[in-house]
Amino acid sequence: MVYQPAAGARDLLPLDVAQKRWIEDKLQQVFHRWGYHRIITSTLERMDTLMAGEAIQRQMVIQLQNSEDEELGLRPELTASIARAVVTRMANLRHPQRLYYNANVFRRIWENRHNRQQEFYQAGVELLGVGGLLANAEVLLLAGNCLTALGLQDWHLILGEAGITRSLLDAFPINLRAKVRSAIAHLDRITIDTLPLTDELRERARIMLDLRGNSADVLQKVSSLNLDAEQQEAVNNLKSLVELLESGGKFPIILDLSLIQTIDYYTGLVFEIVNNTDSQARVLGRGGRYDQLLGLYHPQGENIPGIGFVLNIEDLYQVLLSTQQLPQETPASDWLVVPENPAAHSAAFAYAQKLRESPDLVRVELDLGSTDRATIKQYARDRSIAQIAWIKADGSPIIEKVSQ
Ligand SMILES: N[C@@H](Cc1c[nH]c[nH+]1)C(=O)O
Repeated sequence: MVYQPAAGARDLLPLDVAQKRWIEDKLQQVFHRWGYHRIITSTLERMDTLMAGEAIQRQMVIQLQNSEDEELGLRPELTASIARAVVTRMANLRHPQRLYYNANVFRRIWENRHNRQQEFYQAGVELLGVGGLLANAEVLLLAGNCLTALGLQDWHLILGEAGITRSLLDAFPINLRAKVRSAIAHLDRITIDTLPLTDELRERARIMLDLRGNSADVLQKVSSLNLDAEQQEAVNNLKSLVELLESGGKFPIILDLSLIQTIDYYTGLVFEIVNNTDSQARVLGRGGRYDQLLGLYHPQGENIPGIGFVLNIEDLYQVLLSTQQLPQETPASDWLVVPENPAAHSAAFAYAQKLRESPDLVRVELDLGSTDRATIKQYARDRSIAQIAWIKADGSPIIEKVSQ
């Protein structure tokens, strides 16, 4: 019998890990530079935490049952867990809280009716306790900074506003709203043409489908929809945000007021970070503002605003593969320490340890009993190890450079 990983699960071998770490280290440096602190929440959550507010579909979650008959699930994302942790465990801390994470998530993917369980890696941030223009701008500029730090240039941001989109949908009869929402989310014009809508509503749905493009055009089109005062204010806020982002230099934005996310806790800004170098656009990350999510976990129901995003490590990896930046090999050891005979074993361990204690990272491995010098040298060449230290029983070394 050959043991395989579970369907949809994947092992990461040392080179995969080195490449993943390269991406994560770059992102972590950016998060630190913006004053964000890492939070680690549990992989396992109670289903009622994950499902609070029904923002997450139950079929997305891989569920487990524990002995107390508590329904548990593997987190499909981290924002809900962080919201829970912050209101229950960090209630006395001052706002804003700037948090980041780098973690695995599990999502049940339904493909061709087979259910494939999948594990993904995400790195993301949540900025909690402040709303408004500056907080929104910080999170978007931080996302942009992450991409620049990874050396990615060919990306853009698709920016929507869940509050406006939702209130524009309110004009549709309740029994058709979900269908209109899903048709707009999937840019499905045929459904819009065939649903039993009045001419006026059908026209409205068509305009909503077209609320995508450069910001000036979209803002102009949305004004033709007879906005109420609240919607108008949201549009004005969006306009100020776009102006602020664009005033600092190139910040590629497409406004899309038909942008609807599958996760439904968003109350304001929503966005996707899309890469355009692949033949087909690839979503590298997504996020948005969720000003009612923390209230669901708060003992007194107090609302605390929040905004954040995640970047999908696998998607970043796919895009970075073509840029030649990722490490192509696991790092070679700097030294091979070889005891010349059994009496030198202890001295060889001691010498290797001294080398390891150098203030710079020095990688040192010990030869574990090869029989002849030629094999040892060949091993060092094969592994790109630069130096061999031959250790005698009295501890004295002979250093040999290995020609590669
Ligand atoms: N947790 C969301 C992304 C997000 C982070 N913060 C806000 N939104 C996701 O996995 O899609």
